[in-house]
Amino acid sequence: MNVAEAIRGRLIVSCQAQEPSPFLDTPHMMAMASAAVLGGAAGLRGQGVAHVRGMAMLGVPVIGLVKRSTPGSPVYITPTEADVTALTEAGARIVAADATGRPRPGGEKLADMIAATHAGGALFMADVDSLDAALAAVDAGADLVGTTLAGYTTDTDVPDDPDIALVGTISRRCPVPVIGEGRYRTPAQVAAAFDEGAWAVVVGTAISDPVNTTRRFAHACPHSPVEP
Ligand SMILES: CC(=O)N[C@H](C=O)[C@@H](O)[C@H](O)[C@H](O)COP(=O)(O)O
Repeated sequence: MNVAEAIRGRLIVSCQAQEPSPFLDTPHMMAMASAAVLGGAAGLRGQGVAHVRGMAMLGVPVIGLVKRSTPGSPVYITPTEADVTALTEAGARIVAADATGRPRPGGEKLADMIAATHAGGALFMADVDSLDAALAAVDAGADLVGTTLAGYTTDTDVPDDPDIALVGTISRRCPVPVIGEGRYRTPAQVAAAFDEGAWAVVVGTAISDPVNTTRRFAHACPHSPVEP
């Protein structure tokens, strides 16, 4: 079965951690990813070459990315072709990268990122914020489009809810699988994305970030301290 078919109609769990999470190291993140697979995830999304290499041993396709800030560019999800190559060498079956149309570091072109992904034997997932970005990414050769960056590229506050309407808009206009991603917190939201035409849905924080999950419950308690 090809990799896109393997995730069709299924859940993908993004397993990422930020400081000060105790899950930052690869063994802990692999344990988190193993739990996701046991729970029914058909794919994983992992950040960083070491985590991707570990997750690639868990028997389901891994969407790999590298998060890195780069001088002079707002792009931080897999900014360069060198990142792409490192991810495919680590076993990523799909490489995810910013495809919002914002300037990439060193003026690298999206089409070259996609070519490097294909040269490494992987599919390219365009992380977009809009229909226009999705259409441009498909023109450039993207194999899948994700709504990953919707709500994160303007000066306005990040919304609470996922952009399920954008999944529908892109699905109706783009001939490639559309992945719902970003701020999915409930099974009902996941089901709604499939109703809008999603090929698969990625859930991260709500499943794989116990610090955030604990914080949500703690905030419901009357004596919780205010966040610093
Ligand atoms: C915007 C951005 O940098 N998104 C990143 C992309 O890999 C991750 O930080 C998210 O956790 C991931 O997209 C899953 O989304 P959520 O954790 O909301 O389910």
